Amino acid sequence: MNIQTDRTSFEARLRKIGDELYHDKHPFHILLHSGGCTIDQVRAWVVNRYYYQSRIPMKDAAFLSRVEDPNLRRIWRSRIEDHDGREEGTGGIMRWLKLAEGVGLDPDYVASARGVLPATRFAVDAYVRFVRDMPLLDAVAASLTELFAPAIHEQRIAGLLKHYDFANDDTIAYFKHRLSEAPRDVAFGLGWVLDHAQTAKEQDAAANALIFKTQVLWAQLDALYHAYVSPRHIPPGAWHPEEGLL
Ligand SMILES: O=C(O)c1cc(C(=O)O)c2c(n1)C(=O)C(=O)c1cc(C(=O)O)[nH]c1-2
Repeated sequence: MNIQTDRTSFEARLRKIGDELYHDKHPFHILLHSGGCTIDQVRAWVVNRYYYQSRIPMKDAAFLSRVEDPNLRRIWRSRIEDHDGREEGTGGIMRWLKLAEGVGLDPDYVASARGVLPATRFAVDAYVRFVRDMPLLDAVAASLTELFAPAIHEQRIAGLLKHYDFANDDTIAYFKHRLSEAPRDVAFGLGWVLDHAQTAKEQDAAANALIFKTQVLWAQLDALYHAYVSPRHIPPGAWHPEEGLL
């Protein structure tokens, strides 16, 4: 097999992982995007998903702290700026808190991360640790779930606007921004992984990292479904519908 064919088939292998395992197929997302969630279920999603958002720049900072190549650091650091903004009051985390406010949650409560489900915390923390501890190739490969994110963000924007009163330009701004941020990040990340996974062993490691990441995402939605949709077992200490409201 020549190198180009191998590169093409390796990319196809990564894309197939997304086709089969990405969380767009999770029943919670199907409920959310089709208008089937109650406002409390949307609030539970916003509270928990905030934890993921809040840890993304921390995992990118952990990644950067290990990179010796200034070019790679320069390119990667825009990810932190996307979430934290370049000045106060800007960036993805702030936009997520606008969504929180729009669904009737106190942004300070959401930002406190009190009430996050135990499984969400475990899954997200595992992602941060993975990126901190594993080889750089695995860490970059894990971010490639973003290959599949623009499609889910499109579905979400359309679904929220169609079905929920809280949805408007302000509350969905987070997802609108990701439509341009994620493709830029992932074009670089995919090229980097294709360039650096040269051996079969490295390709396996990258594919496994991507599978691990799909599991990080899936586990969060399983926990959400279990606690707030069915059988509605809210773990002790996790958010209750009357908590943290404006
Ligand atoms: O809404 C989603 O389904 C979704 C998924 C993902 C993903 O695939 O990891 C990310 C995001 N959103 C996102 O907004 C985001 O900033 C992000 C960063 C990363 C990453 O791994 O570096 N994934 C994701």
